Amino acid sequence: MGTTKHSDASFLTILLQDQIGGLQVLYENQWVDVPPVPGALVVNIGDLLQLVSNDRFKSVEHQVLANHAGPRVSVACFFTLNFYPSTRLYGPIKELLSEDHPPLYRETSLQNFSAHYDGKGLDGNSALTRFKWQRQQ
Ligand SMILES: O=C(O)CCC(=O)C(=O)O
Ligand SMILES: [Fe+2]
Repeated sequence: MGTTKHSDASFLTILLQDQIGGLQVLYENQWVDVPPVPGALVVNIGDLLQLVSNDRFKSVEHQVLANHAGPRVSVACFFTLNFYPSTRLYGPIKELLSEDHPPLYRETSLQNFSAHYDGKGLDGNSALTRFKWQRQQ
């Protein structure tokens, strides 16, 4: 199964790919293959880590090409908490903010973030845009 271009809603995602491959990450505007390495895990930064780190960590855009080399199995483990009912708000970590580093995102509950992410679908646009402060230059 392939996927269109997206970044994950999680804080981190850990992936175990089989030997078929097909995962690509967008790096400097180029799609780069992530070759399967036996026994290796792929760790991807997700949108929520980008939000709480105020862009110090950037979520990685990736896609999976469905080729015809056979059935492909991958195991994805998404590190997030949105399945636990909580009204806790997540925003840029205060210690990372200063006059030179103002908050780039509004606070959001994880439920609200994932509802927006899921509602939007994998349309190629970042779910983070909705939570960005609009600043006047
Ligand atoms: O199948 C993969 O290797 C990645 C799948 C993926 O990007 C996802 O489930 O978010
Ligand atoms: Fe993904």
